[in-house]
Amino acid sequence: MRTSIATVSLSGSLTEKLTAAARAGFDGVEIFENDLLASPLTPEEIRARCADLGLTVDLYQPMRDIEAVPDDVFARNLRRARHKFELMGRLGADTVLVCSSVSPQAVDDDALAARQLAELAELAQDFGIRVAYEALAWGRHVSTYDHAWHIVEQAGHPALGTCLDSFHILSRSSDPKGIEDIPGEKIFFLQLADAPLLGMDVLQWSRHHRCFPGQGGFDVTGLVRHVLRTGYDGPLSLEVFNDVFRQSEAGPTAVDAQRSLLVLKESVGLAEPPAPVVPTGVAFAELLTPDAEPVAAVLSALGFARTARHRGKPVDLWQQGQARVLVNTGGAARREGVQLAAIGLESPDPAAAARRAEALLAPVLPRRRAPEDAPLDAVAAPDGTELFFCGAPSNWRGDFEDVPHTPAATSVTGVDHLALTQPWHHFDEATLFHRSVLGLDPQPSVDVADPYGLLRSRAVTNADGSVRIALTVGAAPGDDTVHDRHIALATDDVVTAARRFREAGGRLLPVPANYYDDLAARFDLTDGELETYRELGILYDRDAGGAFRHCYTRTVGRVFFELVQRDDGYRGYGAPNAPVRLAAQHAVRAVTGG
Ligand SMILES: O=C(O)c1ccc(O)c(O)c1
Ligand SMILES: [Mg+2]
Repeated sequence: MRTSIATVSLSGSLTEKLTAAARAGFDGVEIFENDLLASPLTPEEIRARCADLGLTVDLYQPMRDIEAVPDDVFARNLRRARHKFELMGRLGADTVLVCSSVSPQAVDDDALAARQLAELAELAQDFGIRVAYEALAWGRHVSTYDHAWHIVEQAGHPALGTCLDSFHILSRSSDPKGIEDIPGEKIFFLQLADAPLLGMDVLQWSRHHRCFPGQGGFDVTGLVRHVLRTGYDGPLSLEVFNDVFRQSEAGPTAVDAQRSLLVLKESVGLAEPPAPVVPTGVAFAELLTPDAEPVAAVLSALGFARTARHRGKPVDLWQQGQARVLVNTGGAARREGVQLAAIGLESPDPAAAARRAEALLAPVLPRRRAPEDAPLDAVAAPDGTELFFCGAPSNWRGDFEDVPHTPAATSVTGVDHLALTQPWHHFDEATLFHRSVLGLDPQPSVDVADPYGLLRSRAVTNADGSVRIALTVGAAPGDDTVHDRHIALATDDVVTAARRFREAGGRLLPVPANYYDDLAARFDLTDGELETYRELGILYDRDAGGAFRHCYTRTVGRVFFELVQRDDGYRGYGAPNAPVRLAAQHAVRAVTGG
């Protein structure tokens, strides 16, 4: 099935939008009138540009406030329409979208609406144009898809059909099953958008918060299934009004959009990319740093031992229990200091995992980073983090030569989770990527107050919790508070682990006394427990499944570590404690300037 995208979904000039859409593999575009009005190109030049890029102009839109008006007003509307039909001829567009009227002049009279739309369609037909009538969720008298369809049916004109838009249908909680009552050939166009489930004015919701299918809370897949049962064979077209996408680079947004359609097609049986291969564990986390020393100091205080060195590169393997951290001082280390730049995921079938990632448009990285390396399948996540799919440890461990070491302490058993902060405009994209490409399940999104902003955080996990990735983003482009990433290490005894760390010269993040007063009020902790937590800066949370105890190291560069003692049944990540942790990190930064 052909794919299309509305120019309003992408940022930039019309030329930039068209280029991005074509590069991301779309077959066509919906041209938004504003994009055309603001373009220095003539309609003929836009048509030629689209043709050069291999794009068809699938829709011109929107035409507003046409129907159900007094005759004199309608005469003027027809005059306006004639101009637009002439323009569409020059542009090479053969379908126009007419949104249901929001005009105070419109009357609640379906027969009049039908008669005038038929008249409009008659004029359109002379130009070889079809009219697709769409119910805006906030239309004055027509706000549901079935109402719009009944008017189209009543009009009975061959050049008049309906346009279905998943946002308008699902935001009004209309039952999409009724779509199957519309003959497929009368559905002239299908626009797809998802949105988070928000309780707000529907116009504002639509104009600011739409997102690509799979990124919000609507069952877009279910709706598309109903549409396909009608025999509809027009394009699947994305029409997404979104404040973030309007500000982000068009190229990556278009790829994100195309990925969402690929996943949607897969879910309705229109595409069969290689099946997801869910990772079964974290093989390693890789830190890039210009200088190994500060990282080595923290790792050894945490009880890690430097167990091996890469045979060909300045990369050390630090290990404790099943937790492995690679410390890379090679040329790739960027100026920002220590960074969590790559992760290794244990995979039952690394090649198949990489094939799925590639089919879902993740950039595939060279299998060998150096000629002497064992080949490893790797792709880049949207934020640039390198993801290595590791099979048996022998696949990558052989690149490392053991070095003599005293055995590690045993406080840490493995990795509890990795917290990968995202660039501010990547949140929806990151969730969709980790869900669709890696096959991880997104958990509910939580808002976390930071002293200088508000963060959104959403974990993606595999079924047994052996892979947990927390994706976090600041609320605004300028919010620089959350670029630090962290590695959360699992321990069976956070008190002992924290003590050992401190005794070995490690510095824990100090937590204010007020926090512990509140903890005493909220939880019935045993004697001495609270004092121990207070002394070490251990934070505490509890849910129906059990308790969560955790503390943090000071930050080195852009990375810090968390020690986590998680009861088996506890599902979360200590989100209620995050504001205190963030404030404490700001306080340290204010003193150290780091
Ligand atoms: O927000 C709007 O006005 C608008 C315009 C055209 C559409 O197709 C739509 O779904 C919404
Ligand atoms: Mg629409």
